[in-house]
Amino acid sequence: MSGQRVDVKVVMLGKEYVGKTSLVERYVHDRFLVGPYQNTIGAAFVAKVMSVGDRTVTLGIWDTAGSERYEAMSRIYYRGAKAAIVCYDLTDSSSFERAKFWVKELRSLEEGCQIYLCGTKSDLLEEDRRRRRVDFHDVQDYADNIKAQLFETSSKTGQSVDELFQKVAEDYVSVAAFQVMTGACFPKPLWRLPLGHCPLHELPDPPSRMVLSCHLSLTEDKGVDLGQKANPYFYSCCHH
Ligand SMILES: Nc1nc2c(ncn2[C@@H]2O[C@H](COP(=O)(O)OP(=O)(O)OP(=O)(O)O)[C@@H](O)[C@H]2O)c(=O)[nH]1
Repeated sequence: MSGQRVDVKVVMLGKEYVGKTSLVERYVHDRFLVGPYQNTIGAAFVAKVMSVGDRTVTLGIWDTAGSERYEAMSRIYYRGAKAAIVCYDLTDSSSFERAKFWVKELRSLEEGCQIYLCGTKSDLLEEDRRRRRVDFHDVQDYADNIKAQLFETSSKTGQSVDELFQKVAEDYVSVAAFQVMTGACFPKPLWRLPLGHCPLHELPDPPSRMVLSCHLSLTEDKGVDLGQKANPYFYSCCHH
């Protein structure tokens, strides 16, 4: 595998307003957008190229909409994902219940998907510890049970954001290397796409007329500008 390029499909899941888009923004563009909250519609896609040792890893990140209205759509986006970052807001206990819902789904439907639990907005706890609504040790016990990794992050300060995505990439590379060593089949990247190609058509049985808030001008090193979700433009699947 030395020097080989590796592609990993990563999906962001979690209740609305937990900070999924902000996490991706911080990781890909190293910024925190302030201003009125804009909920994600459908999903947004961004790619980021990084290194793990001598390997080049491209993370293809699907940022899904947290609103339950889009739950069925989110299922489409996690299909074939090798890693899921399941987010909850450290100051909102109901968001952790929602995270458990996604974990249950992934464990029954996407066995090959490694789960990362991510408690968001840790900066709010720095300001006032009493705002914590999800106990760290409870989540750690839960994470151990489901064999997930646990991170607490802040997109505002950047705390642990790079570490989270780096771990996703490193874990995937280790698993892939192990599979090569043992002769197991190397997972086929599901989303390796030419620029400007409709990602949904890479999936089996793509839904027709699916609205996709994906910018077709993505570049591999910069990804797309998720900040533009404030003023998104939408594409039907391959312009149907
Ligand atoms: N203080 C603080 N606020 C955050 C952080 N991350 C996100 N927020 C705020 O939380 C709100 C929701 O953030 P988003 O990133 O849009 O949440 P989302 O999970 O993508 O929401 P949906 O698109 O509806 O699923 C915004 O007002 C953000 O500014 C954080 O780390 N710290």
